[in-house]
This record gives sequence, structure tokens and C-alpha cells, in this order.
Amino acid sequence: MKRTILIAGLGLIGGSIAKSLMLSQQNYVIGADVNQETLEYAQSNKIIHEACTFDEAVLMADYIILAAPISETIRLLAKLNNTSLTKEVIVSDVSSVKGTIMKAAGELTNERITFIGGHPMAGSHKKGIEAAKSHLFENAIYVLSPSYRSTPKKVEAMQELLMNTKSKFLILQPEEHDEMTGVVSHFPHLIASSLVHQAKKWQNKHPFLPNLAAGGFRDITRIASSNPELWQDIFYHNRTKLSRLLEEWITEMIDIKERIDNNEKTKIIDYLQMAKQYRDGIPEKEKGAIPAFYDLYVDITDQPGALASVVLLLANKNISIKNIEILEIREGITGVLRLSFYTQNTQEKGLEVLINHGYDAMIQD
Ligand SMILES: NC(=O)C1=CN([C@@H]2O[C@H](COP(=O)(O)OP(=O)(O)OC[C@H]3O[C@@H](n4cnc5c(N)ncnc54)[C@H](O)[C@@H]3O)[C@@H](O)[C@H]2O)C=CC1
Ligand SMILES: O=C(O)C(=O)Cc1ccc(O)cc1
Repeated sequence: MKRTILIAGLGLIGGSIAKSLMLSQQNYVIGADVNQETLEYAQSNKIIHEACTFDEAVLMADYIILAAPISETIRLLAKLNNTSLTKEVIVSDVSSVKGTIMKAAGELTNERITFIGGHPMAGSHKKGIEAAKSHLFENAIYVLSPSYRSTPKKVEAMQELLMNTKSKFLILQPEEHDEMTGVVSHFPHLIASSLVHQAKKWQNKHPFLPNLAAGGFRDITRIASSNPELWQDIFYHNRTKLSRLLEEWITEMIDIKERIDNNEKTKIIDYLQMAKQYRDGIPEKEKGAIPAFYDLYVDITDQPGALASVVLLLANKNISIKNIEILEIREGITGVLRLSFYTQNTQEKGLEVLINHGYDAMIQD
């Protein structure tokens, strides 16, 4: 039986979900967005079946996925609550913070609405529908937070609906979700931005500084290139957890400063050793809030065409590359390429092809 799904907010995340829903003949996908250009893009690129206003579309939908910024999602939920719905509807969202959304869901009085909170835990530094991909959430964790009105059957229906995202579902309470994402996603984002600020300040004294920013700095600050408005909204909604994490971190940094000032060698080694051990034990193949992809590391020379040769070799074998990053390349010297693949299978195939052509390639750097 056909089901009608409304996606409200067709940006990076809403657009990606719409694209994955369009893979099933069972789904009729309606899109709504405050941005007319986005709607036109979605329609002309067949990312949705139909474009509609939110007010009209809610009357047709069996499922609604709210994929606008968090504060807008809360407003849309209140609007939906005040709508005379003609049929029962399962409503979900994609917000990076669950506490404030689930609080708003707890205040819903419209008995036709069943709310199940959602958070697909993968993304990009890009925003907008142009960056949307049907496979964005493949192998990523997709958190679901059932509200008081949802039954296991409805949660199952939600998972079935989202099947083509190929993500791994995980049921979490909003409180534990926000605490964990605070630690592994939101707080690291703040620190990444602060490191960039620090570098920017020091550049006043050393104009050459950015040229020294090697792979390590680029790796740790990658997420600072994300959408600032989105992250301000995330910080605001998870401010209590974030504030506590900041307080803990400041205390830890004061302690570390003392150890460095007093050259407490053993304690500093222990501190770094414990971090290394824990970091090395984090699963590589799981996509998390900071996604780990199927990566390959390849040594290349800094010669014209070196990058193109690697890409061509893989393209000739029909191996799609998700991302390419040049790590630690120095003029005239060997550099390292990080190639990210969509699946373990293509990662392994890529490794074989490159090794067979004499490249020094490996899965772990
Ligand atoms: N960007 C990321 O990496 C991730 C974001 N999220 C969550 O996804 C949500 C959306 O983020 P993105 O897709 O990255 O943002 P985006 O900026 O790419 O897209 C947001 C879309 O919502 C539309 N919009 C704004 N207000 C609206 C309203 N009242 N009604 C209908 N449409 C409206 C905008 O025009 C835009 O097309 C946020 O709540 C965020 O927390 C979740 C996982 C990852
Ligand atoms: O790309 C990264 O490192 C991310 O952290 C992506 C991301 C951003 C927001 C989320 O709610 C979930 C994942």
C-alpha cells in the first residue's frame, strides 16, 4: 500500500532522507520548505514527487519528518498540534538535540499525532539540498526516541519507512542522547572552532603560520568548517550539557597546564598514553557523530598528475570514492592521500588495485 510522507525542510538532511525514500515504489514523497528555490530544485531534480505548503501537506501525510533547524522544528510541531488533522500521523524529526524536542512533543495535545524523535547521526560540513545524498546515512547510527504515545509497532513502522537510509537504529532516551552527543559531537565542535581562533590570533604575529598547518591541524579542525547557524542552534538546545562539559574541560586544562609548567614528565606521558589507548580502541568501521569512513592511505609523490593517476586507476575499476584528502604533502617529497569509500567492499577492492599497481597503500595510517 502506498504511503504519503511529508518532509518539512529540504536541506542537507531532509533532502537526503527524501532521496532515500524515493528509492521505494511504496512511498509518495511531498516536500515543503520556506525557500522557494529549494523546492524548485527538489522538484526539478526528482528528489520529491510533489512540492506543497506545510499547511496543505500535513492533511495528506501518513508520516511527517521535520527536517528544519531545531528551533524551527519546535515551531512546526506546535503548528501541527493546532491543525485539524483528518487522519492519524506518525511524526518524527532529525534534530541533533533531543531534549527540547521531546519536551515539546510531550506537550502535544492533538491525539492524531504520534511523535517519535529521530536523529540520523551522519552529516557533512555542507548545507542545503544540493549537498543531499541518498546514501548519506548508510551504516550510520539513526537514533530514535519514542514519545509517551508511541507503541513498539509504530517505532517498527518508522524503522521500516527509513529502511533505505541503510542506517543502524538505536533507541535512546533524550537525556542520554544529549549527554553522549554533547561529549562526542557538540563539545568537540566548540573546541575545533576555538583551535582555529587561536591560530588566527597567532597569525597576526606570524603571517606564515597557515602554511605550517599540517595534517594534524586540518584533521582536528575539519568540523569547524560546518554551518555556523546550525551549530549555534545545537549549542543553544544542548546548552546545559555543553556548559558542564566546558567546566570539566577548563578544570582539566588548568591541571594539564600545571603539569607542563612543572615538567611532570611521567604524568604527561600517562595523560597522552591513556588518550592514545582510548582513541585507538574506538571502532573505525562504525559511522558515528564524527563519521569514520572506509579509508585507505596511499603514499604518492608530489609530481604533476600523481593524484589523477590514483583516481583514474580506481575509476577504471568502477570504484567510487566518497572523499579525497591530501595529508602532509610537502613540496617535492612523498605525501599521503586519504581516500574514503562508501563500503568496506570497495575499500578492499581499492586496496588490491593500488597494491597491484605498485602503490604503497594501507587501510590503517
Ligand atoms: N548538518 C548535519 O550534519 C546534520 C544536521 N542534523 C539536523 O538536521 C536539521 C537540518 O539541518 P541541515 O539539513 O543540515 O540544514 P540545512 O540548512 O541544509 O537545511 C534546512 C532546511 O530547512 C528549511 N527550513 C527552515 N525553516 C523552515 C520551516 N519553518 N519550514 C520548512 N522548511 C524550513 C531551510 O530552507 C533549509 O532548506 C537540524 O535540525 C540539524 O540539527 C542532523 C544530523 C546531521
Ligand atoms: O561531519 C561531522 O564530523 C559531524 O559531526 C556531522 C554531524 C553533524 C551533526 C549531527 O547531528 C550529526 C553528525
